[in-house]
Amino acid sequence: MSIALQDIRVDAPDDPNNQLLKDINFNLADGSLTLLIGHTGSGKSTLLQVMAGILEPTLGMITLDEQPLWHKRKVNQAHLLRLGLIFQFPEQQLFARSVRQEFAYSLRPYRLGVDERERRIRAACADLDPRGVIAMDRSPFLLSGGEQRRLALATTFATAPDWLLMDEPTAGLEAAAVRELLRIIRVRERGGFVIATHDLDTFFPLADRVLVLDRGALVFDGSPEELCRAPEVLTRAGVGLPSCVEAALELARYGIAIAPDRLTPALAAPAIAEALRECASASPRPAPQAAAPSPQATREAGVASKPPQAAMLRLDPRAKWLLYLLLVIGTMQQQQWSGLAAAMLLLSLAFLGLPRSVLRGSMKIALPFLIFMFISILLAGLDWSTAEGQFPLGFSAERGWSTALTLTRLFLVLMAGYWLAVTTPYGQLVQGLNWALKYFRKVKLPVESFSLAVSLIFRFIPLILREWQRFSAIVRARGKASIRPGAVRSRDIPALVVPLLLAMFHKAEQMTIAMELKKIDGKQLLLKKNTLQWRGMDTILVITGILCFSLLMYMQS
Ligand SMILES: Nc1ncnc2c1ncn2[C@@H]1O[C@H](COP(=O)(O)OP(=O)(O)OP(=O)(O)O)[C@@H](O)[C@H]1O
Repeated sequence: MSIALQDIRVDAPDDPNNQLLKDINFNLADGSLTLLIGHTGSGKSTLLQVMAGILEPTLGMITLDEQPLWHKRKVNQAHLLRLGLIFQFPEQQLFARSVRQEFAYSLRPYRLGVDERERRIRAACADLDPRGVIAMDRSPFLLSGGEQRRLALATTFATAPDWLLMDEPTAGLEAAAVRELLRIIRVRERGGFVIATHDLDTFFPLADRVLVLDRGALVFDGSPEELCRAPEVLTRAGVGLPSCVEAALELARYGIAIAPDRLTPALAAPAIAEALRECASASPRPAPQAAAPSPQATREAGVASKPPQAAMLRLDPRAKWLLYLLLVIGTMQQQQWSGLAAAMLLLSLAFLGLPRSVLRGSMKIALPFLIFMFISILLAGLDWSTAEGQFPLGFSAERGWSTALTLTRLFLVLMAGYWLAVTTPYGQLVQGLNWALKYFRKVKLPVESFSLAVSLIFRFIPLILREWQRFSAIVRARGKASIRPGAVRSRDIPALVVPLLLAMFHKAEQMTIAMELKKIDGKQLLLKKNTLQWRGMDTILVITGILCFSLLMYMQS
């Protein structure tokens, strides 16, 4: 099955002026192995997700065997079943109680008969677990890290995709495991590979073709040998040189000329021996010459300019903390719907102009809370009448309204907290908090522990949203659902929530260890250095906040 990308463009969800991929065009022939290389953040993972049907391109078309992958904002499911995407650290996607259930989840969309399913599982295990240590009824969480990665790879291999798209498959692997992975790739009889990697030495000898990305644009498309003969492409794109090119450059400084496209030691050794023989019969060895420019230096010179930030992000966090506190206190004072409506209006104004992704994120928090509110109001208002001759079930509007009023207040406070967290980078949030609490410390209140707890909570909110996006992309790739981008089916929830919780526990553990190492225990502030800058806009924001607060206080009196 051939795959073709025509004029693909992908814009960042929160900023149409930030193009993550621009004008990408290429065709991949059936059964080929293509490498995707580029500096960190050049768009390799984004391109893989576009090819896998996880991310819809803003412009352009992807076709598989000349049939479009997307149709009316949904992916063609028949195509989806023929694509397999393996994310970085695939072992993090495991969620089921047994190895068999992991296979069952990955194979479910294929609706295979029992025999065919068993045959595929056996074939994948024979490739990835030749010594048979991964028993079907074992918990995936009791396997070692290496075994977990093999299992995760095996669950995708079992789906027998025509195209296997792999994101950094050697990341975090020891040398023996890398050799094992190469063996597995070599023995795979059918289907093509697209591998995003920084590990040029490992994959160059295997690759038919290399695509180089630089800040979202395709800057090279050719064979590994051609790329080694044009190393300036790699240097310009901020990619490290493969060892064969570095060795050729170093040898050239000593007057020993070998072609830079000898991709393996077995190819390089005879070329070096031949060059040495030629040198021996020629003039004395010249002094080493100046080294080629460092790829790192070139890369630093070419760093992309930062995308413009929303105005809200540039405001001083002290002003935002003050606005937040005024809005929360004002909201909590409201006893009437009119006051709450005014608070809601003011809060909505604060959300104006924020990126669409932030607004979508707020819906993810707001919707479950609104459902919780609805159920709570229903339960609070339920009236069990025991009077004879009357229908026994009624609804007390008074109790329902009173609960609705209390919960609406809480809802507004929650959304105000979300607004503060998404408009303020973590470091600034802590600095702003430290500044606010400085005055309370003078009256000997235990403010440090409070500062630590609040700043950690705010640190976790964006982290949870980011991890949610990552794991929802993984379940979309495994679940093969033809649904609109961003949606998750209820049947995929366990496959999303279990790895998400594990990842969050892991992050919390890492954070605790880091804090212990830095001896942060609530007795000292998280950030001592103050880099805050108060501007005219911040004064205007605070004055606006005081006016809004006065309005809210006036309405509740
Ligand atoms: N949802 C998003 N919203 C905004 N920017 C994004 C989003 N996803 C990715 N990006 C940005 O797009 C760019 C490309 O990211 P991508 O993960 O594709 O890079 P990469 O080449 O795979 O990097 P690495 O080698 O570090 O894995 C990065 O600058 C990243 O910050």
